[in-house]
Amino acid sequence: SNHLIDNEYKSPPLLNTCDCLGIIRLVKLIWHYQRSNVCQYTDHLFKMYGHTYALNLLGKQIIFTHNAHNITRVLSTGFADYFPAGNSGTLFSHATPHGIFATKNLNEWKKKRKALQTPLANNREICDLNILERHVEKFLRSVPTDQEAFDIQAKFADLCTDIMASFALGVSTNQLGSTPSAPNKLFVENLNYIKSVIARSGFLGPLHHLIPKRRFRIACDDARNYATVHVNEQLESPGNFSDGNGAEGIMRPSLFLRRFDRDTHDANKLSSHSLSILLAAVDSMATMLSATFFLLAQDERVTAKLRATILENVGYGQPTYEQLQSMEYLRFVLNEAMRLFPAVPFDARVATKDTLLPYGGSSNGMSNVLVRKGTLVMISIRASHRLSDIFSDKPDEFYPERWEGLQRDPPGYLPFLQGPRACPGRRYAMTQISYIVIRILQTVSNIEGYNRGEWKEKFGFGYENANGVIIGLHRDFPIKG
Ligand code: HEM
Repeated sequence: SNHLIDNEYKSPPLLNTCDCLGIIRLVKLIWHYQRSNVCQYTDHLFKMYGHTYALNLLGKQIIFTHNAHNITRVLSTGFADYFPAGNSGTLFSHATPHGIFATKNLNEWKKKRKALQTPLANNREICDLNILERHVEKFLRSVPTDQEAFDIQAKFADLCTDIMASFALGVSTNQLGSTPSAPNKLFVENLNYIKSVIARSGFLGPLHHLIPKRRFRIACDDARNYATVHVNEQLESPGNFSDGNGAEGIMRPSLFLRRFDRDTHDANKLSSHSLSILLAAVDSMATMLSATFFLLAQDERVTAKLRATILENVGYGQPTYEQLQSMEYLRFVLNEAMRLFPAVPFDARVATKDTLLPYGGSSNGMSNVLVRKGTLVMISIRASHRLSDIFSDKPDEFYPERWEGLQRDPPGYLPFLQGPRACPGRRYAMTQISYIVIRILQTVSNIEGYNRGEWKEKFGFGYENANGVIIGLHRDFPIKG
């Protein structure tokens, strides 16, 4: 903050002085987007122009930054000066009218965030490992384990959908079962369609109005109806649930819904909250798992070491909650996967008033930057995760041991974001994912990687590999059950 007060402000390098409308820059960005090359392109611009630069696009100024002080300013210390960018709030209001993503201002967001506090607060209680075990067993039975190549990314999407629907609605969508019912199948198709439209619209900005939204609205209505039916079941029959042996699998009290106060027992509101959790969690968890196995498949040493620590500390049985919190090397591996492939590679905020960023102005990047009201600030989380001054001289390498010398959340490391709007599901996600990785590695002695080449970026609600994550597993220990 001293730096902010002491310094006069200067402009950051403006990339397109001769192309003031930014048409050429926009065409370039679209070109790179279509080639799955946006991250490489924006990283290249950082290398050329420094940690903070500006662009004019269609008359609007956009500031790109990966400077840790600027990021902290936008997300934490200057939080009240910014609001999430774009049209997504409006689109979310069709899918989840009462949910946390359908907010137009800070006060509305604060109320919704508060409503989520209690249901997500007690991590030990909301992580029911016996329910999780049943999903993982289904997963292990549904994938080949004789080295045959398959796309584990698609399977993780199914697994995470089932887990999160159980958590948020009390019913498994049964994507990993042999025949999901027609309503479950339709619900998941609708969710995927809703996510694809919202993600695409985020990139199109104001041009998203050109996309017809009829099918989107129908998908939102259907998804909400499905969620409301299950919320009502939960409200009407507390404690009276089948034990999960029916054709559709698990039907239990939703660990999420049963923690809401009685006076918020309004099925419309609750179904919005449940759907918001499904939208927030499924793709980010699937990205994190996929990135982990993509990297393990290329690194026999890390896989063997991780498996050895798991067998030494947990053996072949179900890990306990305490064990999940204390597996240090596993945490290093997961940190490293999220560092290289964060589920949210960019985050966009709009300045709601004239404000300042501490660094990026003048040619050496050391002066304050004036951020006019309406300016879009794009934080590149992916670029910030690959800075050599924090992550050593080989930041593009997968090397979990680097975390031995790093603090838990080093500056600029923000896979779950930071500040008041950071992910409230972080501990839940880490616990679930740790459990899943342990259970897989207990049964599997070798992971063969069949992907050729790099991770090909595909932006959606997560950060997928457009080529899938093609691996072969070699099982050497039987699955329970
Ligand atoms: C590996 C898994 C996950 C990652 C990497 C992740 C990451 C993130 C990030 C980066 C954000 C901020 C997005 C933004 O504001 O632009 C976010 C928000 C959010 N996440 Fe997660 N998340 C994960 C799992 C979960 C889970 C399991 C839940 C729920 C149980 C959850 C619930 C939420 C909610 C409700 C928000 C919105 C918070 C707000 O706007 O105040 N997330 N997450």
